[in-house]
Amino acid sequence: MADGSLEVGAHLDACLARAVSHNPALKDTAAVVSAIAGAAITISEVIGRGALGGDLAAAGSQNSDGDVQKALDVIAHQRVTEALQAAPVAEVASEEADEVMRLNPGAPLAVAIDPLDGSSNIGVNMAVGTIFGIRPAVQDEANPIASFTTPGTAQLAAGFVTYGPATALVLTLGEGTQVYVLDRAERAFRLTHPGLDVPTTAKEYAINASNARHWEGPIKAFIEDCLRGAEGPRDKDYNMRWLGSLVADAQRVLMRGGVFLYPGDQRKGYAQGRLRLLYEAAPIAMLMEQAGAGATDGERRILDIAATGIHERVPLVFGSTEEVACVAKYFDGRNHAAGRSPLFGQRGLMRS
Ligand SMILES: O=P(O)(O)OC[C@H]1O[C@](O)(COP(=O)(O)O)[C@@H](O)[C@@H]1O
Ligand SMILES: [Mg+2]
Ligand SMILES: [Mg+2]
Repeated sequence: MADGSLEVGAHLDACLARAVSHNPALKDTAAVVSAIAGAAITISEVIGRGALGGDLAAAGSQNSDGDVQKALDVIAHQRVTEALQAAPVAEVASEEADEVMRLNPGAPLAVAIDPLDGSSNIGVNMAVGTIFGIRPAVQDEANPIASFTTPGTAQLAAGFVTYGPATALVLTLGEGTQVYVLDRAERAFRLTHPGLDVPTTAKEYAINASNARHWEGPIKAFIEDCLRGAEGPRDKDYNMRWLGSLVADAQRVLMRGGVFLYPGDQRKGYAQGRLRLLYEAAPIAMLMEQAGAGATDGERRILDIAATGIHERVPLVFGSTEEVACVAKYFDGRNHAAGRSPLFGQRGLMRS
């Protein structure tokens, strides 16, 4: 995929075939990507009809994380699991299923998937998405989640689809990050960006600022210093963007840099933030790293973290490497000065 010979406009299936011809070990992975892309096209068509197709935001039952499932969450879960059933996939960990789903016993791959990301945007015509990470299946009779307890570095491929003004597939097979856009006339994804290269620094951050009073010191101090702009220690004026849809925020960061944060905070149940390690943070971390960006939980590299449960949450910071490294310095300041670092002094907008 990163051999430089891929042409803008090439079809996803041709690009996958090329990747497999260079590395035959990718054959099954490519088949799974193709299956997810097929499901995404049908999900895109459902979303594209909006309210003409019924109330996609209609509330149903609760998922394993306590979130109320909306009609589109359920439709997307059904479409992706049907597609994965016909692919070389042994097991699926879906946000919308309590337990690991067993599909094709003995098949080589396992998929962690968020069928519909950005659920609060359903019904208001804003971008939502599908996020996935593909790993080798691990057979272990004694441990039903064994395939999903390896660290994120075990992922063979990762991607997400944004159902936005255009439907786009952002994909890595471990050699760079590419973007494909859905050609609706052809019902096929076509390559638009053969190799993303995220700027190392930027002037944009994304965080749900309504939680500011619940944040811990390092995050408060980092955002406070961004807000101080050119008069503060960051020495530049920042802009803020928050779409409330991880895929859309991640795509913006991949295309033009910046930093996204969903930290842990002091609300009940939010010590590890909101986002899930297996089917949100780990795939996005792989896409970021393959595009020259970074992803941490504030301190640790996301891809080094192994899950202990399939719906486990993790604080997530990703984007331009200098910005992600800067966040880590604020955590480091807390660790070394127990909160008495100059970084935590009585200054800044939030503390005045
Ligand atoms: O409502 P909050 O706390 O700002 O959370 C927003 C985040 O929640 C999510 O919607 C979580 O994903 P789901 O919609 O798949 O549950 C992210 O897309 C988004 O970044
Ligand atoms: Mg999600
Ligand atoms: Mg979801």
